[in-house]
Amino acid sequence: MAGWSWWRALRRLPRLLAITLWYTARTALQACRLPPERQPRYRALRQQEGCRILCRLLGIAVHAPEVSLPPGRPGLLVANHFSALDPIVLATCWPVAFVGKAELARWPLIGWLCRTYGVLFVERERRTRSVAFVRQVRERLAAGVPVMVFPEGTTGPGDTVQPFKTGAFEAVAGLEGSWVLPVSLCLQQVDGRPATPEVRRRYAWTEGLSFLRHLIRWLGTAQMQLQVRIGAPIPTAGRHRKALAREAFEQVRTLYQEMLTEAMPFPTDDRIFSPVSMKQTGPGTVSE
Ligand SMILES: CCCCCCCCCCCCCCCC(=O)OC[C@@H](O)COP(=O)(O)O
Repeated sequence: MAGWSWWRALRRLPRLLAITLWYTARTALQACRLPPERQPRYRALRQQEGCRILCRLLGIAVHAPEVSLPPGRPGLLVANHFSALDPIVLATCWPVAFVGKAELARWPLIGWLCRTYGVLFVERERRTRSVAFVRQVRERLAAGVPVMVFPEGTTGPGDTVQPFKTGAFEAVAGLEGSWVLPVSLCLQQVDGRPATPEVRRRYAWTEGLSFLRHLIRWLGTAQMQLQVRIGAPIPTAGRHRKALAREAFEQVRTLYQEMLTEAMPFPTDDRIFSPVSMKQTGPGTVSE
C-alpha cells in the first residue's frame, strides 16, 4: 500500500485518543451546565468542531459545497455509508445528530462518545419505524438540530449505494415545512492518486474486518481526499416514507455514480502512448 505506514498509524493513535478524550470530556462538562433546551445544539456544534480537528490530524481533506441547509424547520440528512469514519467526515460539514445502531451504546468509550454528541440509537432488528424512535428524532428536530442517518443500515464496499431501508423516513414523513436532504460521500484520492475500486474497498468497513484493523488502515494513510455532494432537498409535507426513501435513494445513487466517474483515472496505456484516445476518455466521461 503506497504511502501507508505502521509508524504513522502508531504515532497518530495515541494522539487521536488523547484529543478525543480531552475534547469529549470538556464537551460533556460544558453541556451539563447549559439549560436542557440548549444542549442538543451545543453538542452538535462541538461535534462539528471536534471532527474538523480529527480530520486535520488524520490528513483527511473534505471537499464539500458551501451550502447551508434548507431554510425552515430542520430535517433529515441521508447519506451513503462505507466506512466507520463517514460520520467523522460528514460531521465536519454541518452540526447534526447521527442515528447509530443500538450496539454502539454498549461499546466502551464509543458509547460515551455517542451519548456526549447526542447520537440517537436505533434497534435495527426492531425496525426504525418504532414510535419511540420517531419521537426522539422529532424532539431533536424541534431542538433545532438536523438528524443524519445512513439508510443503507450497514457499510458497503464503496462500489455502489445499497438499497435504503425506509424506517428512518417515518420520522419526517408528512411533516409540514421539513425536508429530506440527499448527501453523497465518495473517497476520491489517496496520497494524491485517484481512488480505484480496489482502493475504495480497502478503506471500506467490509464484512469480517475488525474495527481496529479498519481504523489502522485510515490512520496509517498520509493523505485522503473525500468529496461530499448534496442533492435537491425533498419537501416532506404530504409524503409517505416509502416515496421519500425512493426519491432520496435515487439522488444519492446518482450523485455517487457521478463522483465515481469523475474519479476514474486514465487507463495507463492511454496516458502514456495515445493522446488522441486520452481526449476521448477524459474525466467526466465514461470510457467503455
Ligand atoms: C474530537 C472528538 C470528536 C469526536 C466526534 C465523535 C462523533 C461520533 C459520531 C458517531 C456517529 C455514529 C453513527 C453510526 C452509524 C451506524 O451505526 O452505522 C452502522 C454501521 O456502522 C454498520 O454496522 P454493521 O452493519 O453492524 O457493520
